[in-house]
Amino acid sequence: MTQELTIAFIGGGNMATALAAGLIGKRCGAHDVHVIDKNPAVLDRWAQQGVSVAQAPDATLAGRRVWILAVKPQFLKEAVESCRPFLVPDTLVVSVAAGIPARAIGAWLAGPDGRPHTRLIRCMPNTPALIGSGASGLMALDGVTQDDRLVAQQMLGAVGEAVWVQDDAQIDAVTALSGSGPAYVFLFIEALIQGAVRQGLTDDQARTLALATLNGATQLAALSHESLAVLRERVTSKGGTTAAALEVLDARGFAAIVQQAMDAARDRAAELSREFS
Ligand SMILES: NC(=O)C1=CN([C@@H]2O[C@H](COP(=O)(O)OP(=O)(O)OC[C@H]3O[C@@H](n4cnc5c(N)ncnc54)[C@H](O)[C@@H]3O)[C@@H](O)[C@H]2O)C=CC1
Ligand SMILES: O=C(O)[C@@H]1CCC=N1
Repeated sequence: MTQELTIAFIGGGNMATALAAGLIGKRCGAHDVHVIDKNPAVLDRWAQQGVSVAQAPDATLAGRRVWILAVKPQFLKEAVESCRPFLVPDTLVVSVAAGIPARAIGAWLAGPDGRPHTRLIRCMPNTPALIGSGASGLMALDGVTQDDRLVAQQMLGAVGEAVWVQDDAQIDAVTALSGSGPAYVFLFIEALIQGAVRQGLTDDQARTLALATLNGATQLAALSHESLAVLRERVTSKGGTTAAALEVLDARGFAAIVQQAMDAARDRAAELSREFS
């Protein structure tokens, strides 16, 4: 465990909960975590885990090595400005907010001399971090040190895969892929279960088989040296059942629909940036 990793979450909702579940006990103790949230009910849940909590920023923030900004994009500016008085030059700020560019956040954290805070990483994690199976994209502003990168890599690596990218546009692409992606997958599983129930399986049977299929196919893809196309072809007998199913998906433009959905997510990230930064 990294002794010196002390963290403050600004916003203690779904994403902070998912990240903390993977971090506490692995990269830090509960006593190393401080959570600021406006909602007392949210704070009660955190306090039960032994972390320190507060409804507003205070001097505790100044002693935290890493701040994780985890409020909704529309509240980010207000939250960041309320924390700014407690920023010290060594603070590594990590934002997980969708859409809001790293430089905008750095500018909101500017000191009295007007210089932006550039020890800042923009990160796009996802909720499977809750069980250590997350996927995160990360990008760094130019003030981020090698040690900061290591700290971020260790934190996000503790909750799943962490991939460094170059710029905000790529973080928006990560948002459309893995940030929002779990929802696409859950929808797909829901559709599989509904389809199986329509054909006569019970809900329990369908759920067990659908989840095992997603899990098995994912594991096979991860462990196999074959391409996804080859693995798909191995399932698809000529003139068989899979070919019949894939013809329908193809005719309805399945791949194009998925890509249009991802474009909508990416475009919404750009809109969030225009609206809230
Ligand atoms: N939920 C997800 O799957 C993912 C979310 N994100 C990003 O994470 C951020 C948080 O999202 P969620 O955790 O889903 O939202 P959430 O609504 O569950 O949590 C946000 C928390 O922030 C608190 N809050 C609002 N204003 C505040 C302020 N000024 N100071 C302190 N706390 C304040 C709210 O009371 C709430 O508990 C968003 O920016 C989102 O784009 C990123 C990746 C995935
Ligand atoms: O839906 C959202 O805006 C957030 C960002 C990625 C996942 N949830």
